[in-house]
Amino acid sequence: MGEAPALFVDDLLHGEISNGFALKSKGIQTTTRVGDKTYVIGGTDDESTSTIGVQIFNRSTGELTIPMVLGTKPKPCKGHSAVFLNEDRILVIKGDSPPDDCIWFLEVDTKFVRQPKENFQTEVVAWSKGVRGEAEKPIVISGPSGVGKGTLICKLMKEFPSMFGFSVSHTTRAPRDKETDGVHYHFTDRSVMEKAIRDGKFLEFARVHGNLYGTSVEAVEVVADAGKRCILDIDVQGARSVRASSLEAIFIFVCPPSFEELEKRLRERATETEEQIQKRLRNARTELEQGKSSGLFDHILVNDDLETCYQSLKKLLGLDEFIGTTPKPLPEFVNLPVDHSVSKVDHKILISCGIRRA
Ligand SMILES: Nc1ncnc2c1ncn2[C@@H]1O[C@H](COP(=O)(O)OP(=O)(O)OP(=O)(O)O)[C@@H](O)[C@H]1O
Ligand SMILES: Nc1nc2c(ncn2[C@@H]2O[C@H](COP(=O)(O)O)[C@@H](O)[C@H]2O)c(=O)[nH]1
Repeated sequence: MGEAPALFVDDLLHGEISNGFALKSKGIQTTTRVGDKTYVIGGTDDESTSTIGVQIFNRSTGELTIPMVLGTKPKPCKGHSAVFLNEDRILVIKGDSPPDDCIWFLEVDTKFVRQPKENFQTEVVAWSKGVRGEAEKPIVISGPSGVGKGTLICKLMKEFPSMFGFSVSHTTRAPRDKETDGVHYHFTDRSVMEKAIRDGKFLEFARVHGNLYGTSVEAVEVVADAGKRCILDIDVQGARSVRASSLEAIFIFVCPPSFEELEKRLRERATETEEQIQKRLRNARTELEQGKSSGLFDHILVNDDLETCYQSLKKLLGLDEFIGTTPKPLPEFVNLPVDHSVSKVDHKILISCGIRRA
């Protein structure tokens, strides 16, 4: 792929972008053509001047609309470039930005945005931040029942909805109020699940607190197929099985600040009978011993104050910019890659940057 043509928003009605590829901004806006729509990225929209705006120009109707924008939005920068990728998202590289804030994706036609588009009958896009380092590895989160794994995962998925996907496990336990089949779990009969296990459909499974739980191969594939990073909420036995499997993952163990606090959280959640709570607490002692000492886990987080723990989780996933009161180190700024080409090898997107021109 050669150098992409530069085009500015003023050219929208007049110019044609023949290949739908990258456009370069001199600091304000880029336009990227996707079918009969042109995504105008940069400047501001009606919503905010503190984030990069997105507008959509419909070439057939001549209308310029402001879409519903999901996900954490990037802050404005001195300039950026935009490249249409994978037929469903636009890669945005911010100029003069710290390395952990320079790569973003604007999803324009992924599964994640197609559903709300249909529901709300409006244009929808979603921002997600590119992650450095171990970006593509699934994340296994374990810890005793009631420690807050689900709460932390919910926060992560809410802040980065288009970056992470939850591996929906199968279980033989009964659904709780407000739990939905296919969303929180695939609630399954024991005989059906046992047959699927025998048929090799599960990456891992375990008997936990008297019920059968398991991660199907399909549950992980669904997330990967959506181009997202998979999060698994599984017990320590399951984590051990995944470690032994071919799935390369990051393993995180979440501990409570004290056993008393764990018991308090389980009771206050009020989703289990007293007998179940006692069983979960007994199992928690074993899990805590194993989790802390087995060497199975890459990271151990203590979930005392929820927000502090969440910031630590984001930090170890490379998603933070600024934690608490720690002074921000002086960033090394990334120059805007004015010339770049994009190719896909082994499911990785390679961005080759040319020499920056004055
Ligand atoms: N840091 C925290 N401080 C106080 N309460 C918390 C904290 N984190 C989570 N909780 C609360 O503790 C309860 C248990 O949390 P959660 O359901 O997320 O635990 P879990 O580890 O996913 O449990 P399980 O393994 O049984 O699914 C919830 O009511 C949640 O709101
Ligand atoms: N080994 C697996 N453990 C799992 C899986 N899905 C959930 N879990 C763990 O079960 C307990 C209890 O969950 P709850 O929803 O009944 O409170 C919890 O520790 C989960 O981490 C799985 O697929 N495999």
